[in-house]
Amino acid sequence: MITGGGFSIIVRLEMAAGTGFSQVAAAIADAGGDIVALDTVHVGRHAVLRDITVNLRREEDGEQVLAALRNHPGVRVVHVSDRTFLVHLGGKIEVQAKTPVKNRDDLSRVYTPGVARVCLAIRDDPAKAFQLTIKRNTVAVVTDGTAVLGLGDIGPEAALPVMEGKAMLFKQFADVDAFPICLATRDPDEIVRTVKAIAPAFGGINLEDISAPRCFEIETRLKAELDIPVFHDDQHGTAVVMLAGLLNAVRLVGKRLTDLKVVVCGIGAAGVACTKILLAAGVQHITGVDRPGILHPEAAYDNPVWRWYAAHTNPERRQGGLAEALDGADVFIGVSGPGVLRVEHIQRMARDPIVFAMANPTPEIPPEEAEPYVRILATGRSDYPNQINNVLCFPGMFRGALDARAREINEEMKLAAARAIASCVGEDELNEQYIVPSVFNQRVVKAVSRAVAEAAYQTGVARRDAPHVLRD
Ligand SMILES: NC(=O)C1=CN([C@@H]2O[C@H](COP(=O)(O)OP(=O)(O)OC[C@H]3O[C@@H](n4cnc5c(N)ncnc54)[C@H](O)[C@@H]3O)[C@@H](O)[C@H]2O)C=CC1
Ligand SMILES: CC(=O)C(=O)O
Ligand SMILES: [Mg+2]
Repeated sequence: MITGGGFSIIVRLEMAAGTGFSQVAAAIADAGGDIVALDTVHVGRHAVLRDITVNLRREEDGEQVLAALRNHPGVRVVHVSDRTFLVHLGGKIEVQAKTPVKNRDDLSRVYTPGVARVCLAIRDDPAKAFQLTIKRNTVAVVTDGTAVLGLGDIGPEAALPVMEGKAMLFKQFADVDAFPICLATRDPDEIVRTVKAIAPAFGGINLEDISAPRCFEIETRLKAELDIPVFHDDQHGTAVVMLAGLLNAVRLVGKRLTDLKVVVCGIGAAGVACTKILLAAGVQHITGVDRPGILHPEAAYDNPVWRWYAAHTNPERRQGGLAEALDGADVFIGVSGPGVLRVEHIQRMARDPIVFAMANPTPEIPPEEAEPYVRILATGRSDYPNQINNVLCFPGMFRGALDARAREINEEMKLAAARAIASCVGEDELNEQYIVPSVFNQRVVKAVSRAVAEAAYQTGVARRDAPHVLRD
């Protein structure tokens, strides 16, 4: 069951003359609906046609509301639409021209014959593609549909709404033109070959929702073979935002990163990257848990990344499951799936538990259940406080990398982004319900892109001469 996420329906009702609206509204409220808008579509002598927009907490409340309306005397349900599906009709993005083509003169400039001179200029100096084409501001959002949110392997077509959503966010928050690419292959060789083949049109590659461990190999190979940034968002975007949240959370609870005991649950794309950035930030005590239990150096894993993981974590050589891992832990980082964490687990943690239950769309524990037992709670969702979601990172990360024309996104750029996100929460604003800035905080993209570009210049991966992006 997926709860929240803006369940909202528009119900078209035909109400016989004399049917009281307040009784209808009461029936909707009793069934769990919340009326947020009302339109009168047509008034006739015998009936009134109305569109009623109803917000719902859970998907199944919709059925209750409709049943109540269908049983209501004098009411006929004419039509029902789901607002979330309505917003997806025909897709969520489109391509727009920057200049209109109004006459033959325009035509001969934007297209043949004028365009040919531009083509030849790029042939003579391929770097000109950054000046004369969409390349400098365009990112490919590439998936194979194998690890879509926490929904798993749902295939490339089903992944497209998420990729379109990422493209919308790139544009709205950072004015980056992103294009969704859903590949009908899960073979790492073929994915690498395909992404390399389409790379000329793009200034960066954002890999998305590709399952572990293939995602590690695919990203490593593409980074080595392409001269534009390749960034697996589920790994590094998530890790950057998680670290930003943790930097602020430890300020609140008065603990130091170096003393923390952290448990990471779900050692896939996000879990491995969260662990690596925590190690880079100075956290020394990390224990990883996946389906087989605590990852342990003496166990034999087929997954090479788990072998690496077990060798570099679990300093106390703990064995067992999540409960044993969480004994005395300060922090739980969940990037696994729904329902993995229970209250009894949290009760085993040290004082002031910090719980980041980041699985989407359903977190590792329902926030209402966890809240009484934790000091700080964060989820990946938009409908609870403390949204630790990679959307706080990827727009600004690519804005900064594209502005600096960085050839890659390196560790320094990621750490700089995490610190920049954390810094958007002021000392006077910081509290248990506000450890990361809102996605809509306009300072975030600016702070992140600037920090990322600065780090790109400092580490020598920027290719643009004038560091004008660093000036306000
Ligand atoms: N809030 C955010 O910004 C982000 C959240 N996520 C969420 O994190 C989760 C994992 O995403 P990825 O790392 O991309 O997927 P992935 O498929 O690479 O890794 C998931 C890992 O979790 C493990 N796992 C699943 N159920 C488990 C259970 N019951 N107990 C222990 N381990 C379990 C799997 O075995 C796998 O190793 C998803 O729910 C995703 O939506 C991922 C990226 C960003
Ligand atoms: C947020 C995101 O990228 C995910 O859940 O996969
Ligand atoms: Mg993702």
